[in-house]
Amino acid sequence: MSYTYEECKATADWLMAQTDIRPRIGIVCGSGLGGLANLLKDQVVFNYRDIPNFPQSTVHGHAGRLVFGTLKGRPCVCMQGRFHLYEGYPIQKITLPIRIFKLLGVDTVILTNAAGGLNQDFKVGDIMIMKDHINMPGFAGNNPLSGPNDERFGTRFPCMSDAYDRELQQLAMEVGQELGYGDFLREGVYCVLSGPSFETIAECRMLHRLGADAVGMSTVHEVIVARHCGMRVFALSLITNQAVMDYDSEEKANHEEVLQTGKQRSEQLERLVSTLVTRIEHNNIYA
Ligand SMILES: O=P(O)(O)O[C@@H]1C[C@H](O)[C@@H](CO)O1
Ligand code: HPA
Repeated sequence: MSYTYEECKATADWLMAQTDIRPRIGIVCGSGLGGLANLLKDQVVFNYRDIPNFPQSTVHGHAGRLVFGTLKGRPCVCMQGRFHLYEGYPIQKITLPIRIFKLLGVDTVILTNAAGGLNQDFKVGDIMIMKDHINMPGFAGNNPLSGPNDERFGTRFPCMSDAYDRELQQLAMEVGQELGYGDFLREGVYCVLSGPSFETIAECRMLHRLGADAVGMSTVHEVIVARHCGMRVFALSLITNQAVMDYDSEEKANHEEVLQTGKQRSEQLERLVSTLVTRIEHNNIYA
């Protein structure tokens, strides 16, 4: 089921009628990383269940609140909880909030996620700046832009070779170094799978050989829709667990470890994002 421009606009208009905050930056929080929303000042909060057309969060670690506010003086909107394919939603419903961001006036989207590390140099707790992605569900025909294209959002065939804004990646790297995060700040390629089962050993080995540094179950669909409608994108993966690549390993991926690592690194991740937001303003990067 796809959502029309008019349906997205009705939701955006409904939100704008309830708050005077006009966000330029939209933030999507990954599993266990919703604390970012608590940094916003002068909050106006909506439970997803109260927003017309909005899906509901069903996953532990995704609170289900849309938070408007200011981050270091910049008007922002933050999804404290995102939607995933494995929750059973059509892919267009998962990405609906991104189009609502656009209609609210957002021009830069910052996304975070929890991911398993495939790159053998990565450690649990590393923060990876996403420089590219591999869209596995897309290979099988599950792309959020499938179906009729509405030119009011964007072109039928959007380019994805520049999906992740290079200036913002560079800026985040500089900010991370200044904050003393150099030891755990990385960059790499994120591969999305549909989940909810974690990967087998053979799958992890294959993904690594294909060029993925981290594997997860989100973000890419949102990035595609954000780029389609012309917003700048910056994304971070927190490496919450090492993907199991070895048949002798006793390790087993599990959601509790994912949330636990999120808690341990949340402070640094939040500081990195909030400082980046300030620098976006200082560098006047907006188009
Ligand atoms: O929303 P994200 O991508 O951070 O969530 C990841 C993927 C699964 O939803 C969950 C697995 O623990 O965390
Ligand atoms: O190992 C993982 N695989 C897929 N998704 C994930 N999200 C957190 N960790 C993982």
